[in-house]
Amino acid sequence: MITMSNVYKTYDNGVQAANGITVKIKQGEFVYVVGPSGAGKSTFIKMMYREQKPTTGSINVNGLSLETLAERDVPYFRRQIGVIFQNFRLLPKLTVHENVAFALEVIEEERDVINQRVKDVLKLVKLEHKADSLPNQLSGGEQQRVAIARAIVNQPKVVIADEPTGNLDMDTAWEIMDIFREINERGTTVVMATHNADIVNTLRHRVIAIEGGKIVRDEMEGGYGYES
Ligand SMILES: Nc1ncnc2c1ncn2[C@@H]1O[C@H](COP(=O)(O)OP(=O)(O)OP(=O)(O)O)[C@@H](O)[C@H]1O
Repeated sequence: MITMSNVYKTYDNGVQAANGITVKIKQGEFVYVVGPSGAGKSTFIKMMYREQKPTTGSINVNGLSLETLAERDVPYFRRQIGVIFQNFRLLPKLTVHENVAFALEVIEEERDVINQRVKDVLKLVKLEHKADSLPNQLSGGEQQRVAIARAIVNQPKVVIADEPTGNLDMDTAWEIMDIFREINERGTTVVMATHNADIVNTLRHRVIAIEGGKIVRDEMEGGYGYES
């Protein structure tokens, strides 16, 4: 469960990127975050995984209050959330297997457990055969599948994705959406910022529209609602 209550965010340069946001996202929901460029979608999402802190207001994720969360507990909190970006952000010198295993090595899981979990998750994203490849030997869609595998290998309750199909062609974007659908069907909450009208209009889920740092629309099975 994610709740935001009266959240405001003013960046150091004076830009007000969140302007009184109150919202509740239940465990297991799939939520698209839409809105024009600069509307505050990334800021909204970044505050959920504590990449940005609100100026005022409170945020609670998985029962943890982010206001009172000590800096030393941030890494522990982050491990409960899978984050996926538009530009994949894989470690270029590590293989696919190593990129995914890395998330488990930092929590000092046993080697056998790590190997099994990495294998399982690479199977889910249909990349078992590329386990020994380096990121630059993969297509964009494959790289994003590795990034998703890395994000979910810790079995987080929440997956947050900022424009995950932004660098991909439509066919590849749909393959990626298929994986998100599967993750969500397993009970994981998915929060996804996107400009992709086709996806939002076809694979219907809750839509939260943000403009000027405010939620201007929040509809179950809503559409994209912007020209694209
Ligand atoms: N670190 C930052 N410092 C200062 N201003 C910022 C910062 N990050 C974002 N902003 C500003 O906050 C506003 C909201 O930005 P945000 O990235 O949240 O929008 P967005 O809806 O995700 O946009 P896009 O669709 O283009 O990614 C914009 O005016 C942006 O310039």
